[in-house]
Amino acid sequence: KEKVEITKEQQALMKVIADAYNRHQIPQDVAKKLLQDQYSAEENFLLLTEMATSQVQVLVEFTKNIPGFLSLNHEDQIALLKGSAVEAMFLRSAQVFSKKMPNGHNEVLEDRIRRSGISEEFMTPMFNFYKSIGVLHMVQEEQALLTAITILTPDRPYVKDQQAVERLQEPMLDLLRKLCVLQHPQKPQYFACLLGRLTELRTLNYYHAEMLTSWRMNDHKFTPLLCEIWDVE
Ligand SMILES: O=C(NC1CCCCC1)[C@H]([C@@H]1CCCCO1)n1c(-c2ccc(Cl)cc2)nc2cc(F)c(Cl)cc21
Repeated sequence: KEKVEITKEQQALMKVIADAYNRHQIPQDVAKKLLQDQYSAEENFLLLTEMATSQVQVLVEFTKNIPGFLSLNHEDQIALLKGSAVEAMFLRSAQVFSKKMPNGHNEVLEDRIRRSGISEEFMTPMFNFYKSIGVLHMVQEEQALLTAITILTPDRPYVKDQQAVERLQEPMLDLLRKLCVLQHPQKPQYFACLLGRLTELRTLNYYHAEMLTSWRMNDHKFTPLLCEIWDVE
């Protein structure tokens, strides 16, 4: 039985990533707001665009704390952020969705989201992903590392120096693998399962622009930042 242990520098890396991730806690109040009131499709869309805009901003702050990120080629930094922002947003939404709430609240939240204005055809892939994240019961450190690994995906469009990105992603993958073995000793496939979720996340990438433009309302307005990050308008 291989003895897995976290090295000193891996402990330091974990602390940096976990602290940065905790600082980047997106306002949990999106769930609270949705539980408080039923909103119109227009109000829900506005809530989404506001939340997503602020999430991009905090994601940039989180990314700047990833060791080595700021030493990457500047165009590649932008390409990585642009390439991962939507996935990070769905990953964050899944984590918020999976939070255990007082009984009945999770069902109400799901119902509010189902009736928020999203077209029917996107419900299944989106909620399948949310539920597949939920059943993993990820700890904060795993969520933080998975977000960093998503950002440091070498084969994003327009990334020039892919090797440099791989060199940053590898230590994160190695650390996550060890963490999974230590946190979930009874689930040897847990690490592979986590990485499988990243593949599922990419499929949501393809849907997201249409999810937004098909929101049940007229005249979809986006913030300039979202126009940059999402393939809309
Ligand atoms: O605001 C959202 N997510 C933010 C984004 C930044 C990070 C924090 C969470 C949206 C909501 C959906 C209802 C209408 C208002 O927007 N949302 C989405 C979602 C995101 C993209 C698309 Cl295109 C469709 C739905 N899934 C969610 C799951 C959840 F549990 C909760 Cl609380 C909200 C969620």
